[in-house]
Amino acid sequence: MEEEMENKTNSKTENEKHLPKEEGDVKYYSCEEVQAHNTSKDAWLIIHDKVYDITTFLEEHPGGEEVLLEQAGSDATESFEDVGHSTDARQMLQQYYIGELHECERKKEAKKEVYITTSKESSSWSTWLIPAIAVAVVGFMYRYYMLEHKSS
Ligand code: HEM
Repeated sequence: MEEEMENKTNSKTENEKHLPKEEGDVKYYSCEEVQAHNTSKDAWLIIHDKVYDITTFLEEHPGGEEVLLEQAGSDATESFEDVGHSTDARQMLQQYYIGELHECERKKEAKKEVYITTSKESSSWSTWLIPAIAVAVVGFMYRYYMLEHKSS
């Protein structure tokens, strides 16, 4: 009995290591925190910026345990939507809900996309703009030289 109590206390301490930051009633997790839960004994998923602990659901999943384990610890939104899950499946999600993906993590993703687009655009501009300016400058210098040469 005493040992059992001790085990419970230990497991509580173990859980406390991963205690989320709380804001009101909602718990927020970072991508790193979610990534740590990627095994068959401890599996979390992100779907539409919400975090789910699906450990107890793995064996029950009608689509099989494997597909869920492949996504464990990561954002499974795309695969979840690709399958075209039923309304029942979407309602089932609620049972496994444990919190939200931290606000700053969502912005980080959005910013990354914008940055990639802009940097691609700017690099394509510089590939033709700089040589064009160089050609124009050389052209002007040549004409100036020729005019000077003629008049003398
Ligand atoms: C916690 C999240 C999930 C829940 C609650 C869930 C639930 C379900 C349910 C209830 C079904 C039966 C069909 C239906 O009602 O739509 C199903 C089927 C299926 N699920 Fe999920 N699912 C989840 C996540 C995923 C993910 C992330 C994937 C893909 C990586 C996936 C792949 C599949 C596949 C392949 C089937 C079989 C579809 C078929 O046989 O037509 N599921 N799921």
